[in-house]
Amino acid sequence: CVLRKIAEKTPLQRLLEHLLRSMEKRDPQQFFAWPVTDNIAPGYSQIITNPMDFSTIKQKIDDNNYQNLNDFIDDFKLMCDNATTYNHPDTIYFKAAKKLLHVGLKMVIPDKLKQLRSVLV
Ligand SMILES: COc1ccc(C(=O)NC2CCC2)cc1-c1cc(C(C)=O)n2cccnc12
Repeated sequence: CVLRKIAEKTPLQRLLEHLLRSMEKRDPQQFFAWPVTDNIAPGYSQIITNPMDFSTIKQKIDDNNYQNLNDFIDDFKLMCDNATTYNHPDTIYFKAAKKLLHVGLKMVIPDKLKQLRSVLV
C-alpha cells in the first residue's frame, strides 16, 4: 500500500488554524461557516464576484495556500466585506459582518500575536 504522507503543519499553518478557530467562535450562528448560496441569498453570485467563507479559508490553510499572515487576513476581510456589500445595513448579516471584522482584526494586532507566540511554539 502507498504510505500516506502525514501532513505536518508549518508554524504559519498552526497560527492560522488557531486564529481561524477563534474567529469561528465569534460566528455562533455559522453565517460565515459555509459558502452563501443563491438559494438563501437571491442574486448573490451575480453581486459577489469573489466569495469567501470559513470553510474555504480552512481548506486554503490545509493546502498551505497562504504564504503569509496578510494573505489570510485579506481573505477574512473579503468575507466580511462581501457580507456588507450584499446585505443592507439593517440586516443581521451586515451587523454580524461588521462585528466579526472588528473582533477578527483585533486578534491580529502585533501585541496580540506576540502573546500567541508562547501558546503556539
Ligand atoms: C452560510 O450562510 C448562511 C447560513 C445560515 C443562515 C441562517 O441560519 N439564517 C437564518 C437566521 C435567520 C435565517 C444564513 C446564512 C447567510 C449568510 C449570509 C451572508 C454571510 O451574507 N447570508 C445572506 C443572506 C441570507 N442568508 C445568509
